[in-house]
Amino acid sequence: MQAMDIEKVNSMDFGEFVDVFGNVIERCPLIAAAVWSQRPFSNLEDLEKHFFAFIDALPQSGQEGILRCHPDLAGRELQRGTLTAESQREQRSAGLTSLNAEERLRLAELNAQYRARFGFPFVLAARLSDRAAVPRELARRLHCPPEQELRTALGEVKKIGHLRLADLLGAEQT
Ligand SMILES: NC(=O)N[C@H]1NC(=O)NC1=O
Repeated sequence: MQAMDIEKVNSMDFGEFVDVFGNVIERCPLIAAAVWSQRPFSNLEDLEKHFFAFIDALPQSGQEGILRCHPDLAGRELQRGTLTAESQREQRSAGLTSLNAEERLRLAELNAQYRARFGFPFVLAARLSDRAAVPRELARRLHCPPEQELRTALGEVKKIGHLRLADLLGAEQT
């Protein structure tokens, strides 16, 4: 999609805004719907701040719900081709679409252990990682205390959202 400036964002009606920003947080268009009411935005950082403030204000059940909207990394949805376009691109950029059978099995086992321990899927900004680092990080985070892990996982959701917003607004990705 063509990059856009903040004036264009501020001029969007509700439907257009949710169409464009509905997947900044994976499969949580409700967040974009709520953020639309906060316009006008002064810049990308301001827009992003509203997405993140919504997440931070949720009760723990809502924050865990956001994590549960994420597909597993290298999981069934990738095999079936049912990922969102953004997730597909992110997983491909980390090399997760070209794992061999052994690597896929190892990740599937770790994903299952993680989900059994914490009750939500393992979430990591795949574009900032690679096929060797993902299982390493998963194995490490498996042993973290649950409250710390919830915070870490939400931090990853924000990194993913930051990169998706930066793509949409054509900003430098910092
Ligand atoms: N499980 C998980 O982290 N999924 C997400 N990560 C990412 O970069 N894109 C996703 O869909």
